[in-house]
Amino acid sequence: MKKVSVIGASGYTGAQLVSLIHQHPDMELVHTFVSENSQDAGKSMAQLHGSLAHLHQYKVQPINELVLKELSQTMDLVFLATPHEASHDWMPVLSSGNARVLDLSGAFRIKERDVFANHYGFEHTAAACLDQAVYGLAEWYSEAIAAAHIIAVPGCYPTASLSALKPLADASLLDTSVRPVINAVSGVSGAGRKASLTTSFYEVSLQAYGVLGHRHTPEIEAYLGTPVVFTPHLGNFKRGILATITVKTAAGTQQSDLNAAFRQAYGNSPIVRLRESFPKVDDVAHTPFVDLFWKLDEQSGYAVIASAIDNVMKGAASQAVQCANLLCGLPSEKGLIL
Ligand SMILES: NC(=O)C1=CN([C@@H]2O[C@H](COP(=O)(O)OP(=O)(O)OC[C@H]3O[C@@H](n4cnc5c(N)ncnc54)[C@H](OP(=O)(O)O)[C@@H]3O)[C@@H](O)[C@H]2O)C=CC1
Ligand SMILES: CC(=O)N[C@@H](CCC(=O)OP(=O)(O)O)C(=O)O
Repeated sequence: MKKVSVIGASGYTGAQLVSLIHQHPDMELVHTFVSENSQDAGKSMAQLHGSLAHLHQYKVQPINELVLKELSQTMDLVFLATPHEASHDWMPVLSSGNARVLDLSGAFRIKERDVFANHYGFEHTAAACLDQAVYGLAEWYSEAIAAAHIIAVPGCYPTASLSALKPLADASLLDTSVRPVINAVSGVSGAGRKASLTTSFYEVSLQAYGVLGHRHTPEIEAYLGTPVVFTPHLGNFKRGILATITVKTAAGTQQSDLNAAFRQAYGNSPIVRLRESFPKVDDVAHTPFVDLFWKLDEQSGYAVIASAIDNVMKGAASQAVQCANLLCGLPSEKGLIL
């Protein structure tokens, strides 16, 4: 049994991790943490989340540098489900021992440090950890993930977008002179558990945000290798992301080429479901799956691809567990699909 701790366990992705690790056959959840001065310190997961009302045994404890050091030496795996800056600050100590660290924040996803000043609002000073970190897009970097000490689990929109676009880029089916256009709608859980006016029930209504400046644009571009136009939207539902992506395909591309590219990329990936019609958000809500469907207009060369995920699962927690499985030499879907 691998010994596991979750930091940031009271949040949406942290609670999802607790639930997944609790039911994982090869993992034992030893500790759960919140911040040092958290109002929730001492509460059980059962008290914090109604859906975990059966999990009285896990009590969230306050984290500090001494505890982090101890975790780095005593745990096999530590998940950081914390804000970007907290992950950034904790990583050097946490990754200094044998424990392998899986960070769900954006703090270690991109190698260029100026992206953090421009898009995240802080200076990145943990250069050695950034160099070491491996991007945890499980279907695409499984070998590097298996050998890594630090995993930067991808963002939710990048997971939906890259899962749809990488098979075409890999097969050289994109006309890269025309930027892929990604329009994606997320449920409100994407914004985290803290109360805010923009995510309150009365205020939320389908709306674009972060237009031409969202921090996921450089993340998508870094791992696709080509620029994109990305527009996120907040939707009035709880869980899930639907990304509808328009691309110009390389001259002469046929529908059968697209079909072959997706089959080639995901033929052996149980987490990715190649659909026969356009997926709905509810098809994937609360599941670890990525659902994909696509259609090409052979006359114009434009194709539309739809990618649906649950933002808290494949967009964060279940993808982190996929990476943890790979680190442990297990099939990436272990404990996630019945
Ligand atoms: N929600 C989503 O769909 C996705 C989120 N992510 C990323 O995952 C991370 C967690 O997101 P999410 O679960 O939504 O966030 P939440 O706001 O729901 O939860 C954040 C958690 O971190 C704790 N926390 C806050 N500050 C610190 C600190 N300094 N040290 C330790 N713990 C701290 C909070 O508890 P307390 O404040 O009480 O200490 C809480 O447990 C973020 O980086 C987010 O960007 C990534 C992909 C998708
Ligand atoms: C609806 C909503 O607000 N979504 C979040 C994305 C959450 C996520 O995946 O991302 P990070 O780990 O990169 O923060 C946002 O747009 O900031």
